[in-house]
Amino acid sequence: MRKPKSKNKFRRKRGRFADEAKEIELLNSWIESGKPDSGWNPLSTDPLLPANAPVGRTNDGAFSPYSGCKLFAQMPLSGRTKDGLSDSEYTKMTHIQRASLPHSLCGRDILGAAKTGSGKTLAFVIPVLEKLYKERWGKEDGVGSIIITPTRELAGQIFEVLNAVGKHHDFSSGLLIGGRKDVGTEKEHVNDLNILVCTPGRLLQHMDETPNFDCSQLQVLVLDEADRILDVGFKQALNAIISQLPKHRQTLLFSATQTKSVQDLARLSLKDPEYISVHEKSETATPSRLQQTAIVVPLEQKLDLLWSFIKAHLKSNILVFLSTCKQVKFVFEAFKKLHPGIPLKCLHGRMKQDRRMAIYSQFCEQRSVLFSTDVASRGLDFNKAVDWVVQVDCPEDVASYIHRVGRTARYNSGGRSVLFLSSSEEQMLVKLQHAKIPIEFIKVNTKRLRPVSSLLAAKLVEYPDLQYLAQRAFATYLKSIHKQKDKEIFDVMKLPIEAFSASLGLPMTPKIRFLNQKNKGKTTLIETSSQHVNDVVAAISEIPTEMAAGDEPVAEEEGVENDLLSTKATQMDVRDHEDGTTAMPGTRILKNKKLKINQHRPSGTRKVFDEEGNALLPLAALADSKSGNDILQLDKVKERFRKLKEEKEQWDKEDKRQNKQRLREKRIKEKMKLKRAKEEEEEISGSDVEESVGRAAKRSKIYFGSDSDDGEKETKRKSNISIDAVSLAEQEELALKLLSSMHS
Ligand SMILES: Nc1ncnc2c1ncn2[C@@H]1O[C@H](COP(=O)(O)OP(=O)(O)OP(=O)(O)O)[C@@H](O)[C@H]1O
Repeated sequence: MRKPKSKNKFRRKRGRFADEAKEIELLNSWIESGKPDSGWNPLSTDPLLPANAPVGRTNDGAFSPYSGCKLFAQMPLSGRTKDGLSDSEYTKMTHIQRASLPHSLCGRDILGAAKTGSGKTLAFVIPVLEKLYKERWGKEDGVGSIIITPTRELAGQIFEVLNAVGKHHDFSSGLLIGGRKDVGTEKEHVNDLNILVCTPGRLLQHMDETPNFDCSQLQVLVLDEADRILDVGFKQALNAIISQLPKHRQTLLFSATQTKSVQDLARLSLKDPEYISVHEKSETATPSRLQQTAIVVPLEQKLDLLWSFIKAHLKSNILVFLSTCKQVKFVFEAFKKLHPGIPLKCLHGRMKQDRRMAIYSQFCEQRSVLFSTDVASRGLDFNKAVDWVVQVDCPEDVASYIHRVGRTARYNSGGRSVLFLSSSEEQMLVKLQHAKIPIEFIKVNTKRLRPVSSLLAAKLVEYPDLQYLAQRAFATYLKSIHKQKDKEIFDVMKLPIEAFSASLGLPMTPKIRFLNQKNKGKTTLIETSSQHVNDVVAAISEIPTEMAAGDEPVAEEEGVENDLLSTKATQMDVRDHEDGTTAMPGTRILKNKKLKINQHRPSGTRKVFDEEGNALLPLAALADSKSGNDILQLDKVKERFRKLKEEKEQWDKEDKRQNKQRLREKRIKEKMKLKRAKEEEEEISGSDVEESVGRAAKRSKIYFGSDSDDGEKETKRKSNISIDAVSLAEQEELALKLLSSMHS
């Protein structure tokens, strides 16, 4: 936004300052005099006004500066902002811009809600620029506004809009997002920035780590996709951020699915916010030019349908949503190997930031299929390039659906979307229809469906890495379903696990490990095999395994193929189950993995029968087999336990003794080592030329001309010898010589 320096800058600036002051005064009085009543919406007067009614005239003949105001040029905006808007070819305001600007320009807090693609970005960028301009903000004033968004790509997009519209202003702006390596440089400059566009994590990082990072003068705080930012995922970070911001500020909240939670608003300390929902009375919650369809398709046919869909729409730009990064990776890599005839791309949160940004830009430019997680579901404006939004995996809730489909049909353009629902997810359709989403239910033409599983299976054999990806995709999908809050729609127990696994091309249903919080708060590792559907279901739904076994008879799974060890375990479990006990698989042996012992595995599952065919209780059976009679020899058992205890105590003592000894030896060794090192050091320093020369000089002074270059001790020793060696007579003679030389 900062202009290049020029020679005449100072003169021009002085002139401009004078003009600016006048302009600001004018703008302030315009805004003050036209301050709309709280709750007033200029759109409400439109139907009552004749088409040629002059701007400012209300239906009752009174005057309101915003009535009938449809162009940016008619608004109390600075010349610089107006220039920026017209340079970017923004002339006519959208509904949310018309409704919110009269309130936001006079400093009110805003809760803005409008459909996706309806221009909410400008609705907050403009008041930010105007507020700082009217405050005559400069570099030395530091951070004047912070715009927070949930994703890095969205932050980048907002940053671009801000720079385009604000290009005639002199503010400095910065994009602070995670995944960038230049955090050090950022720290050096962050205090010089006036407007920060950031993700919560990076902002907090600066607040925590950057010396003198100062937001105490903050004028405007913006939360884009406010409901998401206020969601649990960002709760801690946002609370920490808010606690460091001054309370006296303007706060603007925007989203297509706005929060009205009093608690959320209290966290932000909003002051009598204006709730502006321009499409509240609209018949639909989604853009009117969006054609929405839903298809009910078995989970195991979703990839077939997706493949068929892509093959049938090779000339379209398609955005495909899947639940997890691993699914995105797998479908992208697998389909790429099948060469669909259209470029494929993928976007997910585990990718490097540069790559993410590059993919985002490429998708805007080039016809392709982009597989993505929800990282692309909010706010992104793919340059109106998306023809189709395909939701292979069901969105977690209605809001998520609205944001995903909102990537198409933006501003004035049209778009289409299709939602794949498995039969267990059909309830989502009802919820969508309740939320005023006009969605048409269509059926799959099975004749045109191109099965892809066998092709995938072949590729998985060819590429072992792909097989690994498929397994991860399988596991993460099940986990994602398990984690969903809406259990009415997302029920992992209803999933056709084996068929789903096969649909990814996997030769065998992968084993899944989930941590199962079992009784008494202890964590037990359960190795599960999805061939054994009950096991999987029990483990991931964190319900006691006994219940799962009870709900669906394990015997039903007998015909399912399994790997050798797991199959054996399963069969044994079935046998146990048949005898009426609730024994369940506790431990399975995995190849190349440590054997984990499940402490909760019931013992005594082996049955022993007496001669008459009656099953014996486990201990009785033990007594029976060991002693040949049916009386438990308690005394002997106790005696045995006592002996074992004594032995154990002995072992413990011995262990302790050995440990002490080991430690002592270790300490001695270390001492010796230190001593040796010290000695070596002394030897080394003794051989250092400069030092020894200095020392030798000193010594020669003390010890009468010792010329030894050796170490100090050695020198001392030699010098003492030389003293002893010189006789008294010789010393007297030497002294006399010295005296006579002094007198001569
Ligand atoms: N006044 C306007 N005139 C012309 N185009 C506009 C105007 N305002 C916004 N747009 C364009 O409309 C598109 C959607 O705008 P924007 O991204 O701000 O929508 P949004 O409401 O924030 O969407 P989302 O809810 O998905 O975040 C963008 O391409 C933008 O350039």
